[in-house]
Amino acid sequence: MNPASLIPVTLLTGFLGSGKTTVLNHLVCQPELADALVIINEFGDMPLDHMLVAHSTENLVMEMSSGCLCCTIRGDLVQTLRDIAWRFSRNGQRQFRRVLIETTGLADPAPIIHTLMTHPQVANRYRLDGIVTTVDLATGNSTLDHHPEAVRQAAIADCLLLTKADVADTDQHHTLLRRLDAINPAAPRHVLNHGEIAANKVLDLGLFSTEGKTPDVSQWLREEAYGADTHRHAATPDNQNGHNPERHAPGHEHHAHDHAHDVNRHDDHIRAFCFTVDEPIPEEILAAWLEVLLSFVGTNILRVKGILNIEGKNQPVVIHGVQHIFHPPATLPVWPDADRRSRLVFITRDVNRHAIEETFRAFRDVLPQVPKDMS
Ligand SMILES: Nc1nc2c(ncn2[C@@H]2O[C@H](COP(=O)(O)OP(=O)(O)OP(=O)(O)O)[C@@H](O)[C@H]2O)c(=O)[nH]1
Repeated sequence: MNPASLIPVTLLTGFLGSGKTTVLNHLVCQPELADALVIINEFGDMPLDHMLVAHSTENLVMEMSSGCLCCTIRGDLVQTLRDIAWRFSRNGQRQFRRVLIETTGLADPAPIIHTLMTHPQVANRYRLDGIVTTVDLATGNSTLDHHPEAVRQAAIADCLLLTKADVADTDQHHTLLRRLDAINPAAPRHVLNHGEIAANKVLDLGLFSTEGKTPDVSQWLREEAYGADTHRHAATPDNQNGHNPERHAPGHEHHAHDHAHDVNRHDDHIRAFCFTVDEPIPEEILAAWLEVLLSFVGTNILRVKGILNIEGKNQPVVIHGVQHIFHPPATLPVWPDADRRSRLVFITRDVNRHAIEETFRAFRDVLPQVPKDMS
């Protein structure tokens, strides 16, 4: 199936009170989202968020979940996405071209992502375009200290929105940026005031676009951000009032690992790195390695993206996984540049680069010895 023909879904996540609805309010007023279906997923008995969304169009769906958080969210979402084309069609025409889902701040977004990527009735119509995570600059440090789900929300993001710049002090701001350097070095960051963000900054974050543009692999992979001693650039303020710490502390540099590692801090368990393989990889070695890796440590592999040089193929294959679930691999028409190495970027919990390298090496060195009919 051509991924570009699927309806893109943007997931807006972030911890409780981190500013998701405020962001959503700004987004839905912009022309880029005029034909978006907005789904708000709330948990509990008091549906409040939708009342806060100044959404004038009829394309707003309110979901209420109660019971087991992750199971009900998944079930409700499948039903909504499956039925929605009918509910929102007129004269046989679908009324929306993209979907924006605001998740409850309590939830680990992974089950929703898995549903999008794997449920047969969903995955054949929709594709995950991007995960956008709000992080509160004023309270984010303490949230990351106390809530592992907040660390996961930040780690799996394709784009980080740093909210409430007006009430955060410079120290809080810097500390949070340093922590995000380690948790998710590659996701673009935008500093927001009262949720103001241009829609084009949070849309089309995936590799494929509905307009059929050539996939921009380097923008998507951003492997350069995963160096061992990453120096992270500053977040960009998104409006004139945006609070940019670089303006307040010129010359200040923040380093990915300049704090003492503390095993009790949730984010000190998170690793972000790029793994490269120079030679083309035999397909069966790749498949066996990934299968074993994912079955043993899949839940600790929060995010993987990669461009692969598969032995015997002229075209690159891209893979994209969230925890142990992978999108079907996609073949790109051409290599984006002269670099033919396989490159995989990982964001993991308690799995380091060494473990990834060693397991790959073990498979590469051992598997070819196994006669084909035994493997
Ligand atoms: N000072 C300030 N307050 C903000 C900003 N952005 C959001 N808020 C306030 O923060 C509170 C929480 O914002 P919401 O947008 O409701 O956050 P949420 O993540 O949707 O919250 P939940 O749905 O409860 O998880 C609201 O009172 C907002 O007005 C900001 O940039 N500055």
